[in-house]
Amino acid sequence: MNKPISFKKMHGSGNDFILVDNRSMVVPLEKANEVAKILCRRKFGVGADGLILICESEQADFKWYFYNADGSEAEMCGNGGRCAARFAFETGIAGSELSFETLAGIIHASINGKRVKLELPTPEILERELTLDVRDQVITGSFLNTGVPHFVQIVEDVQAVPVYEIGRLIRHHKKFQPQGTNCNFVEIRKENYIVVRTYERGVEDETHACGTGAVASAISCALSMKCVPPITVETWGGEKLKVFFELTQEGVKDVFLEGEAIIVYSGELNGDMIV
Ligand SMILES: N[C@H](CCC[C@H](N)C(=O)O)C(=O)O
Repeated sequence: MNKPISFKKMHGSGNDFILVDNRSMVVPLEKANEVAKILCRRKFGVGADGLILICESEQADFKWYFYNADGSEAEMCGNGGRCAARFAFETGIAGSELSFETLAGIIHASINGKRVKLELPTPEILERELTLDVRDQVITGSFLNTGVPHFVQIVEDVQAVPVYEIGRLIRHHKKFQPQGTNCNFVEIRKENYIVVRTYERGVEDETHACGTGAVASAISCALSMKCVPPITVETWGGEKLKVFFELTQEGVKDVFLEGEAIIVYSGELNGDMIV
């Protein structure tokens, strides 16, 4: 019998994750993709949108490895990053002002109780007016990278969007291959308040929230001159995120995502589940 593995189940606005202090490599990195699929599977595993492994770092307080529920590794995750920061603080791995290594670069975060303010890498605005043929309709939106790729469409009524059906088609659209994209549908309520629904690559479904998607959506609304930062993002799970950034002639800078990162429970996993 393999020894049990301690983990914490956390969420950021309903985007939920399994976090493991992996500094002793209790989950071998070469097995992590498979372990993520097993642990994130609803009903059969713990169930989550992603797995986060916290490891030693030479350059920052810790290094993280982030895996989507389908086992794919992603460069960045805004909600997961907020959870990882709070996890590291609560387990004594880092102080309330911390940094961690990701495939998207070194990320800084500030902890204030349950709230975490996370600095995101400088976004890339890849296409501001992109038109896609999706089944029997023409969809226009913007395409950005906020650590991971995001397509953003501004709509009149976000409640009415068949997010799974349309999001899946856009995620797999030939325009975005081979890496694919996350897909966000945004309704602008006020110049500093939007509602966002996201179909997430690697979860292959709508999630209750997507941090990098909230940032991409907020920036897209500001680029369309319909919003001004800071922007409150109402997520599908009902919680609110705050997005801070500055639009300049050269692009976007000083990007932060703030919200609660909740520890739901600490658990112990049967080590035999990851053989
Ligand atoms: N599924 C995303 C990564 C997680 C993004 C999301 N959970 C967030 O909070 O930013 C991708 O593969 O691009």
